[in-house]
Amino acid sequence: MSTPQPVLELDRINAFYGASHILFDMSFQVYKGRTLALLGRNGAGKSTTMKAIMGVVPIRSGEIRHEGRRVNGAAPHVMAHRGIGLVPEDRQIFPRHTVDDNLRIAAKPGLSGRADWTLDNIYDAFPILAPMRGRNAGMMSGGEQQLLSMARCLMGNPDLILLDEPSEGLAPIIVQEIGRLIRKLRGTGVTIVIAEQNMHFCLGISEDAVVIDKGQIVYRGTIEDLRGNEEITSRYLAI
Ligand SMILES: Nc1ncnc2c1ncn2[C@@H]1O[C@H](COP(=O)(O)OP(=O)(O)OP(=O)(O)O)[C@@H](O)[C@H]1O
Repeated sequence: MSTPQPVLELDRINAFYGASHILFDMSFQVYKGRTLALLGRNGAGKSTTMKAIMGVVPIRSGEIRHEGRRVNGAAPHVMAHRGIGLVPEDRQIFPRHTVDDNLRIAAKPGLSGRADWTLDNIYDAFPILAPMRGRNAGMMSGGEQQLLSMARCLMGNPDLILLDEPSEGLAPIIVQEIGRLIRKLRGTGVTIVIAEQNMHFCLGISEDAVVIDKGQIVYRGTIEDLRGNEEITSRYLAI
């Protein structure tokens, strides 16, 4: 078997909000075509890690490499042009624009000119959104907005997708739908990082797992091994 290629490497990164030290020497790798679950309780530093990767939060030391190139300090739009798509925790849809417009605004070919995602196949993949095309996004439920935020990310044809707490606070039926979509995406060969508090949501949709606590890594390995590691799950994941 060939050695998997790291698409993304975090190498001893440290990040701060003002004087508050939030991420401590964090290192992990994300491999091409695989899905990694970034797990941890409320406030553990998951969103900060996602924002650091995307260039929204600066890192003070350490290195982030994408496809082998150092990308420290690259602005979010540069990271987007490198084929990375973030679905932020707060979704950031445009509430006064229609679903259609929210999607059209985000349309761009991927890195290699790949344009697999179009409005038509987005609506095929997201059947819940299809009847809402003309609706203002601000008039949708939280779950529908989460789906729209994921769909909008895909319109940029990313190769690496960062999903920040996609299941948080949503009805079970939408959580199931999001799980189904992630499984479908995995089949297309994209690389995915999912920040989640809920390990159970990530079982069956990710291979790799990193657990963080107070901005430090406390576990790195497969999610199956994590599942059987009661010490880590009970101590850091409230399971
Ligand atoms: N803008 C900010 N300014 C100062 N501190 C912040 C800011 N955003 C987050 N923090 C702090 O950084 C730490 C990590 O927060 P982060 O949002 O990354 O955690 P998380 O694991 O994503 O948790 P959650 O599930 O609550 O989003 C927390 O202690 C939080 O209070």
